[in-house]
Amino acid sequence: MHTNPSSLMAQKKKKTTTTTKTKSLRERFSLSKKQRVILGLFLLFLGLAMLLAFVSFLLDWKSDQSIVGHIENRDLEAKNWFSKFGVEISHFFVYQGFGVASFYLAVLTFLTGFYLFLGISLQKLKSFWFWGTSMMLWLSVVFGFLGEENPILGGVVGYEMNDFLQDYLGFAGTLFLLLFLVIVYMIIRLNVTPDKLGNYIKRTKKEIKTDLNTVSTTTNAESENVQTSEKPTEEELIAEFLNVKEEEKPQEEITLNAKESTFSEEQKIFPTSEKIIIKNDDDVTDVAMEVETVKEEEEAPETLSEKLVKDFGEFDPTLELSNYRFPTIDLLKDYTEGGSITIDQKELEENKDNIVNTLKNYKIDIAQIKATVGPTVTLYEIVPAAGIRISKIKNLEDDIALSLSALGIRIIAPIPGKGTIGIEVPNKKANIVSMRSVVASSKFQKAEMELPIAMGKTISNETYVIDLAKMPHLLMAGATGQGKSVGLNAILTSLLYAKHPAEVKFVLVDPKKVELTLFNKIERHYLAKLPDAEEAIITDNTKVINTLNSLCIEMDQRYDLLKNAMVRNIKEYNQKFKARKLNPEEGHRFLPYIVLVVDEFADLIMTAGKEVETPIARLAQLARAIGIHLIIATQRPSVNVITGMIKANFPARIAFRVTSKIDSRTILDAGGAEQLIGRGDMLYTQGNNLTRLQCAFVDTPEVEKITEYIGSQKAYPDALLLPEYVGEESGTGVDIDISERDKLFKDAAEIIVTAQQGSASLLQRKLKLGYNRAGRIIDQLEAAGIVGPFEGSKARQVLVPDLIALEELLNNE
Ligand SMILES: Nc1ncnc2c1ncn2[C@@H]1O[C@H](COP(=O)(O)OP(=O)(O)OP(=O)(O)O)[C@@H](O)[C@H]1O
Repeated sequence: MHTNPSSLMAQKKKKTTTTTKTKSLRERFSLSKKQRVILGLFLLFLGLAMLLAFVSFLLDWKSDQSIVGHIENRDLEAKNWFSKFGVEISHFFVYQGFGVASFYLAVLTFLTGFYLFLGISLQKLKSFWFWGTSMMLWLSVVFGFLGEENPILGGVVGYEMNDFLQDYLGFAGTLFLLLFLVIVYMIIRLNVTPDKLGNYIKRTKKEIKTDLNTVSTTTNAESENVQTSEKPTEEELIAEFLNVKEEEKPQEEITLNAKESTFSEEQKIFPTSEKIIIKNDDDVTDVAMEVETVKEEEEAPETLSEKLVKDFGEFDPTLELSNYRFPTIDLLKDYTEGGSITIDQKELEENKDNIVNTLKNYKIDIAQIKATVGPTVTLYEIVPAAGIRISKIKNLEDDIALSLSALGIRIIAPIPGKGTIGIEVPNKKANIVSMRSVVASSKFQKAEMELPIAMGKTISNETYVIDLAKMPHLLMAGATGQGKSVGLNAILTSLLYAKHPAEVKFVLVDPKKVELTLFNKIERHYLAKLPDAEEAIITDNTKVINTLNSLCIEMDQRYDLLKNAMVRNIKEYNQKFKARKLNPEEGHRFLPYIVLVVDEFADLIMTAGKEVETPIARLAQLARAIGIHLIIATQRPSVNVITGMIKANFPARIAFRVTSKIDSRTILDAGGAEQLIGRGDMLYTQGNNLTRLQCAFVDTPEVEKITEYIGSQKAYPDALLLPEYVGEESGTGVDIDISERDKLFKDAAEIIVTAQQGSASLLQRKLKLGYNRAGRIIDQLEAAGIVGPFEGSKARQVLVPDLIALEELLNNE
């Protein structure tokens, strides 16, 4: 059955308002325990006095009749045991009231006093009073009917009512009515029904029969038989007795009738501890059902996290270094003398004329031309006359460059979303975009980004801010001397200006050893390292593998934390942690972003080979959600360095000037980077559009100043320690388990056997392995009996003559 929830609610509401009303009334008229006892005692004695006074009145009512109405006359003496009071009250109730039936009234008063005195629930009294007064009325009418000549039996009420009934119903009618009422009473109060009566008669018949049978049996068996016949009867009698007892027993339970359901005061206070028994009066079988009301669970007024936040405020990750001061803007140098970009009007005119004339030579008319002056490049937007094919202009790129006698001309045909053709011409005098100008720009200052980076300025001189957290990894390439290192410094500087040491950590890999050394000063503020590493900045390529694998462990741990916190990314996780919804005792901690910067990635691939590719690929694929971001820079953007796997996971790419169109394609999937002019001129893509930017310039002294400023402040006791990674060099000597063999073991064995030369460097070259791993494989080969023992400077002896023998050997293992 469906119930409308709103109506249910309304009912509930109504119910609660009425209960509160009655409750308040009850509270107002409720008695204290002492008052109850005193009142109870009073009623007890009153009831008893009434009872005795009534008895006495029945005996002497005639002689006391003269006293009635003369209560003020103290000389008159009453025979009643309770004197004038007894006479008056008896006269009122017995004579003028209900006759002999008034005894009920005395009993009810006595009972009420008794209940009050003992503190028993008054609930049951209601039905006593109801049935008692009904019975009293009926009895007085019966007595009025039977003893018309004796007025004391029925009282005035009984006499008058009998008179009234007889006038209208006659003698028989009154008799029938009185009989009917007595039957109704028996059905309701005593549960006497026709089938019960039938059963009783049957049972009695049976009993009589058995009695008769018993009499007719032999005298020898008499005593036994009597016992056996008596036994069931006895049981039946007990059952009957119990049955009757149950009916008569004043019920302590609350009877729930269909019409009303009321609770006593005590029950109101503890409604849930009470068992309510529903008793259906009409039911023959008299089955009682217990309904146990369940206490509604209390809602906690506030959650623990809310309480913690209320008491301690939100978790503040920056608290440990609460006095940390961000580097100031004046640490950066202002390169723009004169303030803004100087526009050389003459140069602009010249370039315009050159473009128009060159195109004219190829019979291309221009309808309109517009120039936008950027820091290093000026963009000339042309609208060609109708009917000119765009590809024609695109093919004239070199010719236009020649006539403008300038390097780095890039033609964008058409400019996406603009419907014009763009010709980018480098300015004769390039303006430096200072880091200061981009960091001070409101775009950067007001950027609501997780990891904002002020990359530089666009061709229309607007500051270009990107969010590393959204990229999520960045690939950077460019020929030597074109501005890569400056670009990396610009990225790191931006983050230093935007993020507190608690919020971001760097893992720096710098094989050139000189580019990022300055950041050593902020090791205990911003850097992360392996627990056993002496220096945070990794300059040894062989150690990179451990760091990368350690980052993979960190990544897996972070994913577990995110899973346990039921959030999808680091931002939500940290928000939840700050709101104190995650318990630090369960391993939860504030997670800073980790930015891994690898300078000279090509060098790393060359020396460490495939071993770094796997963790890099894992991190690139998975680390975005847990706040580990990769920035990889390389000089040589060849396909074996920037593999398909890496490209697929690095949608954000920056290309500085490269030497060939092929390199440009490798990085950007498009040409254009070969036409850049260098010195921080770059192309940026995050998927589709290419944006030409002038990278912000930050010089080494500036970085030094910033790192010194930060480094001189109070720091954490140590750099952020990454999880420990047990590297492969922990392998031991000759006794190596087969299951612990390197994945490339079989490939290595084949190479060694084919070449018949047992050297680790051969494996390094052929399998692109690091020295350690190759050495370990050689150890494993020795353990397998494929190569001989170490022989100093000489290569090891190969013990297996050919591939077939190798196959056999490996199969027999
Ligand atoms: N954004 C820029 N604005 C102005 N000049 C720049 C900018 N970037 C680089 N330069 C100039 O180019 C020079 C070389 O830059 P950088 O050292 O960054 O090159 P690189 O690509 O890192 O070279 P390498 O790969 O050999 O280290 C700088 O010393 C500086 O003079």
